Amino acid sequence: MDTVLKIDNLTKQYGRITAVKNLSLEVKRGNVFGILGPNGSGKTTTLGILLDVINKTSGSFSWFGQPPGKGVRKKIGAILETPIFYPYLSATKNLEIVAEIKGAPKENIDQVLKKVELYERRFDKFRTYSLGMKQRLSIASALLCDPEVMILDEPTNGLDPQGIAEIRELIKQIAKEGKTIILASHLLDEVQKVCTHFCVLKRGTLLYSGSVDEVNKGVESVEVMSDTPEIREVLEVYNKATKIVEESGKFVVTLVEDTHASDLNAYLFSKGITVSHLLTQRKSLEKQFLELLAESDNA
Ligand SMILES: Nc1ncnc2c1ncn2[C@@H]1O[C@H](COP(=O)(O)OP(=O)(O)OP(=O)(O)O)[C@@H](O)[C@H]1O
Repeated sequence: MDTVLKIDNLTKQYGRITAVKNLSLEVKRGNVFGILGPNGSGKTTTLGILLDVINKTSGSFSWFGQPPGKGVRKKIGAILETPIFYPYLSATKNLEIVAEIKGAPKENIDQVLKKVELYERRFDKFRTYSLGMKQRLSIASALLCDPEVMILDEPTNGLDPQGIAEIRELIKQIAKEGKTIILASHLLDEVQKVCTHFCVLKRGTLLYSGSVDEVNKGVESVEVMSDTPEIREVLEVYNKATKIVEESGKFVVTLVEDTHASDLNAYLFSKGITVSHLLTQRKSLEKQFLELLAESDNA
């Protein structure tokens, strides 16, 4: 798979504040890559550096295997902040102005408006749009040059649930068409629902980078109960269990990867133990994220 973005040891210092610290990452073509982190973790700073609007202190990055520069920038559509559209002009008129500034073909306007589902409202004034529609128009404007990569900073901030769902659907749709998407978010749920890959930043430091599927798969913990007292000894010798914790009569058994509650049940049954309670507790991305953040506090 092609590498679209490679970041090596990127650091940004604002006086005594280190906003980004020795960050190294790789984004492959077709990824929907989430940069996840709490407020102030360095997401916007990182995106700003990648877009050449913020100067790095040290380190390097390359787009499409090339050092940053004008030729590369054309392949990237970005929304770091809501672009300023003229409130008294229509979507079409606003995009005509954007196309003029960016040197994008005006023929693309109808097509991008259809993509973001604003075509029907294209002649209405921008000021009559809902927040979600305004955000969709921003995405349309970033799509005008038909970029290979889209960069979105907190794309659903401030939107209502319907607006959020629409933007997420749109992002997935754009990704399906083969574009690489890099988005910053402080919302786990967003990353889980939209991204294929993600990294976790905290105070500018990379805590994790990997695929969402891998994490979603995760390891399973199973809650198990039985009236047979021997269950404890039988569990202790189960070679697929990595951890056993007893909690008020229940055993919480953490299993090795690719082992499931059904395997545990079959094992116990083969040892003559019938269970009265069996519940899978998959470790959610949220739990893992919170653990990661907590671990880094203790480090
Ligand atoms: N221009 C600046 N001058 C000084 N410090 C800055 C500047 N911009 C950002 N910072 C600091 O750098 C750190 C990272 O900020 P950044 O905005 O990149 O984080 P973020 O993860 O995008 O957070 P948020 O989600 O709140 O925007 C913070 O401590 C912030 O206060």
